[in-house]
Amino acid sequence: MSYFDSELTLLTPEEMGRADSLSIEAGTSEIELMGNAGRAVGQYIVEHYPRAPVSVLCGPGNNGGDGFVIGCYLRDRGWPVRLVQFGDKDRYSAASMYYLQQWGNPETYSPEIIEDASLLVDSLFGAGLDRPIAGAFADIVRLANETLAPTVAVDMPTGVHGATGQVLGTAIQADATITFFRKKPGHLLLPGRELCGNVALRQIGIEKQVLRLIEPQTIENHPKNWRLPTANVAGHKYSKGHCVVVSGPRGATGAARMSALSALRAGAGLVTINGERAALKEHASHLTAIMLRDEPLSELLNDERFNALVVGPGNGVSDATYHNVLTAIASNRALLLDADALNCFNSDPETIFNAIKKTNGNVVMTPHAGEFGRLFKNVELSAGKVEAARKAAEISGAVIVLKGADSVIASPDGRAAINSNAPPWLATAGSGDVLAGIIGGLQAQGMEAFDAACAGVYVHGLAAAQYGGEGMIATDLPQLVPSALAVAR
Ligand SMILES: NC(=O)C1=CN([C@@H]2O[C@H](COP(=O)(O)OP(=O)(O)OC[C@H]3O[C@@H](n4cnc5c(N)ncnc54)[C@H](O)[C@@H]3O)[C@@H](O)[C@H]2O)[C@@H](O)CC1
Ligand SMILES: [K+]
Repeated sequence: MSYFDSELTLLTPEEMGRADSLSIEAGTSEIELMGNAGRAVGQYIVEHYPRAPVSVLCGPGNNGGDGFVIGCYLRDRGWPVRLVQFGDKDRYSAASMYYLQQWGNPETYSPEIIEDASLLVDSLFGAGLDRPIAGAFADIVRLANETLAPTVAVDMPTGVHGATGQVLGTAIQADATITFFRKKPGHLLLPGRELCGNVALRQIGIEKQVLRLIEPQTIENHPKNWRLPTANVAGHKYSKGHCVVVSGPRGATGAARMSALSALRAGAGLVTINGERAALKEHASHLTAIMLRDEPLSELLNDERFNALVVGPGNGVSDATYHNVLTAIASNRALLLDADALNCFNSDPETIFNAIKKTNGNVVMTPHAGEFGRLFKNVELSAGKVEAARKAAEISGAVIVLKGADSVIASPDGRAAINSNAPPWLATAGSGDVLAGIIGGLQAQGMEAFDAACAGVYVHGLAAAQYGGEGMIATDLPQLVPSALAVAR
C-alpha cells in the first residue's frame, strides 16, 4: 500500500493547496471545485438536519466562497437562509466572486443572525487560517459556541489548524465537519478532532493521481496500511519468534510482567523475562506461560533464537538499565525501548541515538509527551505532533511512537501515521507497558519496526475499546489483545 493512492492519506493544508492547483492546471476550474465542495456540504446538511432557519457565516477567502454555494443550495431547496460575508470583495478569488453574485446581497452582520439560527454554517476560515482568531471574529466564534444551534464546519472548524489540530486563538465547536478530497491531520489530532464533531469526507473532482506528484507522507493509522503476521497451522512456536522482556528489580516487576503477557497475547511464539533472581521470584509467583532467565542480558543474547527485546517498563533509571539498553541496541535485534530505557539517556541522548544509527534500524521508541520532551530537548512539540515525531525519528534513527489520545507513529524515512481509535479509559497506569509488549510481540513475529508500531498502537486502542468503558485497568488488556487482533486482521 502506498501513501500516494490511499483513501487514508492525510494532506496538510499546503499539500491540499497543491492538489487544488494541480487539478486546476489539469483542466478542472476553480469554479467547478468550489461548486462541488459547496454542494457536497449542502447535500450533507439536507441529509442530516431538519429544514430550519440556517445562517451561513462566510469569511474572506475561498472557505467563504464555499459558503455562498451552500447558501444558494439550501435556498433553492426551500430552506430559510441568512448569509453574512466578511472581508474585502475586491480581494475575492474569481470563483468566490462568481458564487457571491449567484447569492446576491449578503446581510450586514449582527449578533441575532447567529442567535436566531437553528443551524449555523461555519465558512469563516478553513485551510487558509494562518494566525490566531482575534477581535470581532473571536466574538463571533464565542457567540456561535454559546448558542444551542449545531454548527456545520466547512473543511475545518474556524480556528483549528489543519496541519496540527491546534487551536489558533479560539475555535468553533462543530457538530460536523465536511472536508474535501482527503482528510487533514487536524481532523485526527487533538484538540482538533474533538472540535470537528463528525468528520465527513467528500470528493469534489480532484483526481487521486495528483497524490503521486504531491508525495504525501502522512496517513490515518488503519489495518489497511499494514499486514499482521499470518497464523500458520503448520507454524512452529519458534517461527513466531522469541521475545525477551527485561525486568525491573525486586518490588518493581509488574510492568515487565504486563509487557511479557502482552507480547505473548500478541502472538510471539515464546516470551522470556530476563532479570535478577529476586525479581524472577516475584514473576514466578504470577506467571506460568512465560519463561524466566537470570543470566546477564549479554550472555542470554548469545542464543540467536531471542530475536526481539522489550527494555524499559519498570526497569528503573539505573546503571543496570543504561547498560542493558546499550547491550540490547548493540545486539542488533528487533527492539522496543520504553519508559526508563529512555529516561536513562535524558542527559546524553546522543549516546543512544548514535548507537541506534549503527544498527539495521529495527528499533521502536514509545515516549509519552513528558518523556519525549526530556529526550528530544531540541524538538518543539508546539510545531505539532506529526512534525515533532518525524523530527525525533530522524534524529534518533528509531521509529517513534509519540503516545497520547492521538498517538503519532513516525519513521526515520519520513512516513507518519496518526492513530485515533484509543478510548479515554485507555489512559490508565500500566497501559504503556501493555503497548510496549504488543509491539515487541509483533516485532518478534518479524513485523518491520514501523508496521509493528502502527499495528501495535491500533490493536492496543481496539483492545481497550472492546473492554467497553470506564473501570478498565491495564491488567485487563492483555487478554483482550487476541480478539482485537482478529478484528484488525
Ligand atoms: N482552492 C481551491 O480550489 C478550493 C478551495 N476550497 C475552499 O477554500 C478554502 C481555502 O481557501 P483560502 O486559501 O482562501 O483560505 P481561507 O478561506 O481559509 O482563508 C484565507 C483568508 O483568511 C485570512 N486569514 C487567515 N487567518 C485569519 C485570521 N485568524 N483572522 C483573520 N483573517 C485570517 C487570510 O489572510 C486569507 O485572506 C478551503 O478550506 C476550502 O473550504 C474549496 O472551495 C475547494 C476548492
Ligand atoms: K470553516
